[in-house]
Amino acid sequence: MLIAPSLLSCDFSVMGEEIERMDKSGADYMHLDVMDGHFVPNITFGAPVIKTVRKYTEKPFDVHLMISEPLKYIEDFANAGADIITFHIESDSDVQETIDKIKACGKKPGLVIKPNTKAEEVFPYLKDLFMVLVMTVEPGFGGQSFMADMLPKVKEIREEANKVNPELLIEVDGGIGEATIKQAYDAGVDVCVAGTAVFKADSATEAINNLKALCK
Ligand SMILES: O=C(CO)[C@@H](O)[C@H](O)COP(=O)(O)O
Repeated sequence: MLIAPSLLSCDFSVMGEEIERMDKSGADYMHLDVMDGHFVPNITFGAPVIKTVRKYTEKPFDVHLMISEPLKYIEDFANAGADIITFHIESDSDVQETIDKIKACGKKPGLVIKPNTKAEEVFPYLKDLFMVLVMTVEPGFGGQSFMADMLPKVKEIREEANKVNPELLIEVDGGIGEATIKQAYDAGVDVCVAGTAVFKADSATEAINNLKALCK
């Protein structure tokens, strides 16, 4: 299981140091939540901030765009240093065009589905994707409860991906902690985003190790 700490729960006044801390604590990816106050009811940061903190780690930047028109901003996020760019199927941009744009920028595309979106919606795009992110909370805020009823979607996507793109990674985001990660692992999840569970722990290293140890 790969662990991607969600910077949404970090101390933004020292975001670079927080990224360094996660790097040293054994994080696999840095998960950066971009929110526009329109697609979701919260605002975080954009490409200029990501560019500023890129130098604090060599680990992949997993940039989750919770914005209405992702296609318009793909180049900005690519130039800022994103490695994986995930965007919502529910956004206003054309899905195939956005995937193609991410690839044309030399980055790895991921498609995200909100809790009310069915797994089968991503099937037509699976062969072109690096990752599918299944939200296990309504996007917008950290610290919410894990929606275990999203896990059947992980199984459906895994089964379909095995036919067309067995390398596809499935990520879940929201409410991941010691009480929930094993369920995600058993459902076939490859990457878990964790905000509260890692950033609010006394030791991020211990928190990440404990989460990984539960996945067997
Ligand atoms: O994208 C989101 C929320 O929209 C997540 O990345 C949360 O930030 C995860 O936080 P926890 O549920 O782990 O506290």
